[in-house]
Amino acid sequence: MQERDVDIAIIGAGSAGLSAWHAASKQSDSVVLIEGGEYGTTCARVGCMPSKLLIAAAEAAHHARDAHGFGVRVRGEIEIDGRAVMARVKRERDSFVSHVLESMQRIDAANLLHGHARFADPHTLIVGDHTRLEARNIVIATGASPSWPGFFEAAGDRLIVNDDVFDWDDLPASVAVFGPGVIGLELGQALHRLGVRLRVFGVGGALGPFQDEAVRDYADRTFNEDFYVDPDAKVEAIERDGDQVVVTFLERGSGQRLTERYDYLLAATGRRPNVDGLDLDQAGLALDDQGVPHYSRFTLQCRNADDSPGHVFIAGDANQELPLLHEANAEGRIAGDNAGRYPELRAGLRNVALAIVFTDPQMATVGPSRAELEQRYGGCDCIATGEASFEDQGRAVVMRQHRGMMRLYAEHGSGQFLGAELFGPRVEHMAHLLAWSLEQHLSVSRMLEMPFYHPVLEEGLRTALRALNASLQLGPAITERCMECGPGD
Ligand SMILES: Cc1cc2nc3c(=O)[nH]c(=O)nc-3n(C[C@H](O)[C@H](O)[C@H](O)COP(=O)(O)OP(=O)(O)OC[C@H]3O[C@@H](n4cnc5c(N)ncnc54)[C@H](O)[C@@H]3O)c2cc1C
Ligand SMILES: NC(=O)c1ccc[n+]([C@@H]2O[C@H](COP(=O)([O-])OP(=O)(O)OC[C@H]3O[C@@H](n4cnc5c(N)ncnc54)[C@H](O)[C@@H]3O)[C@@H](O)[C@H]2O)c1
Repeated sequence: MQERDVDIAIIGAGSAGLSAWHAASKQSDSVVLIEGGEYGTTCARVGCMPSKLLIAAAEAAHHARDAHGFGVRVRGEIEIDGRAVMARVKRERDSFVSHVLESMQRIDAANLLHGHARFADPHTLIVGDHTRLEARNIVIATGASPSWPGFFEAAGDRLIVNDDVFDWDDLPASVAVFGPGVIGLELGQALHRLGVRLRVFGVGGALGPFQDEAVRDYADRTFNEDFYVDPDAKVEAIERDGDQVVVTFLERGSGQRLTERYDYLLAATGRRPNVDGLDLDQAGLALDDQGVPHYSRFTLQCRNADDSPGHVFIAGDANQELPLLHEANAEGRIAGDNAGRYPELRAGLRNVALAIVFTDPQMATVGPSRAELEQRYGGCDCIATGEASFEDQGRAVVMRQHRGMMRLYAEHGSGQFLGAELFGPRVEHMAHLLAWSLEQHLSVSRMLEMPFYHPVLEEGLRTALRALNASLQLGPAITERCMECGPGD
C-alpha cells in the first residue's frame, strides 16, 4: 500500500469538495482530493441539471397542450417521443458533466485519488486498498444518497431512485412515485406531463418544502388538478408481479381500495448523509444520533468526542443542514479555507435560507420556516402575516398562469421582514428579491419603497407586502384595490 503525507485531504469530489479544493489550494500546495464514485458531481450527473432538463421537456409539452387557451391551435394529439426526450436530457447532462470534468483538469493528477476513503485514526485515511494517507486536516464532503423504508424492497429491481431515471433511454408507461417532497414533485409532475401514468404517495401530510398550512393546502389542491398526489396516503401493500410493481392503496377522496400495476416504484423519500462508510468512530469525533459529526455552521469545524475543536471539517449534503447546491458550494469554500488556515479559523458568511422547487407553479421558501419563526418568537403573537393570491394578478392572468398564493412574514414592532412561502408562476425570481431583502434586514415599508415595473408578477409581491404592512399596523391601511397601479397589482 502506498503511503502519503499531505496537509489537507478532501473526501468527495462533488460540488462541496471541489469548492473546498479551490479554497484549500490557496493556502497550501499539498491538497489531495479523493473520490470514490464517478467524477462530475451529483448536481450535474443525477441532480439539479438532468432534473431541470426533464422538467423543461415537460413544460414544452404542457405549453403545447395549453396553447388552445390563447386561441392557438396545435393540430392533432401532442406526441411525446420518449426516446428523443431522454436523448436530449442525457446529451445536455453529459455536456454539463464535461464542463465539470474540464474544470477539474487544473487539479494535478497526482493529487486526485480514486477510491473509497475511510478513517483508520483521526489523521489517517485508507483510500481504496491502495493508499494510506496521513493528513494534517481533513474535509468530509461526501454528499448524501437516497434512502427508503425497507418495505419498498418488495419491488426488487423495479425499485428506482432519481439516478436511474436519468439512465432511461425511453420513458416508461407508468411509475408509482413515493415521496411528495422536492424530488417526487419535480420528477412526478414532469413525468406526468410527458405522458407517464403515475400517482404520488406520501406520509403524514408533508408536501414539498411548505410549512405554512394555507400555502401547503393551496398547493395540494392545485397539484391534484394536474395529477394524483396524496400527501397522507394509505398504502396497504407493495408487491412484485412479473416485471411490474403492484401497489394496493385506499384512494384519496373515494376511500376505495385500488390495486394498480406500475413499471417502476420511484423512491423519493429523502436522502441520508454519506457518513456510514467513513468509519467515523475511528476519527475521534462527537457524532449525533444519525452518525453525523457535531460541527459549527460558521466554520464547518467538527468537534472532537471530548468536545474540543477538531481538525476535521464537514461541508455540503454530508452535514444534512441545507442539502442545496449553493449551500454546498459556500460550505465547501469555508471548510477548505479553514482547513488551510487551521488552527486560525475564520467564520464564513452564511446566507439566509432560500429554496426553490421547479414545479409548475413553482414553490419557494425564504428565511426560517414558519415553524422555526414560531419557535423563535414563542407564543407572543409577534409575527404578522401578509397574503396575496395570483388568481387575479394581472401578469399571471395575461400568461394563463394565474394559480398560486404567497404568505409573507414580518416582526410586529420593528416591521422587519422575516421570511416567506411562495407558490406561483416563476416565483424563483421573487424568492431571490425577498432573500436579498432579508439579507439586508429591510423593513416591509422600505421594501415597499422599491420600484415595481408594470405589468410584472412582482406587482403581486407588492400586494402581499401591502397586506403585510397593514397587518403590522405601521403604515396606511391597504386599499381595496390599488387605483394608481392598474390590473398588474
Ligand atoms: C434529483 C435532484 C435534484 C436536485 N436539484 C437541485 C436544484 O435544483 N437546486 C439545488 O440547489 N440543489 C438541488 N439538488 C441538491 C444538490 O444536488 C446537492 O445539494 C449537491 O449536489 C450536494 O453536493 P455535495 O458536494 O455535498 O455532494 P455530491 O456532489 O454528491 O458529492 C459527494 C461526493 O463524495 C463521494 N463520496 C462519498 N463517500 C465517499 C467516500 N467515503 N470516499 C470517497 N468519496 C466519497 C461521492 O461519490 C460524491 O461524488 C438536487 C438533488 C437531487 C438528487
Ligand atoms: N429544486 C431543488 O432545489 C431541489 C430539487 C431536488 C432535490 N433537492 C434537495 O434534495 C433533498 C432531498 O429531496 P427528497 O425529495 O428526496 O427529500 P424531501 O425531504 O424533500 O422529501 C421526502 C418526502 O418523502 C416523504 N416520505 C418519507 N417517507 C415516506 C414513505 N414511506 N412513503 C411516502 N412518502 C414518504 C416525506 O414526507 C417527504 O414529503 C431536498 O431536501 C433538497 O434539499 C433540491
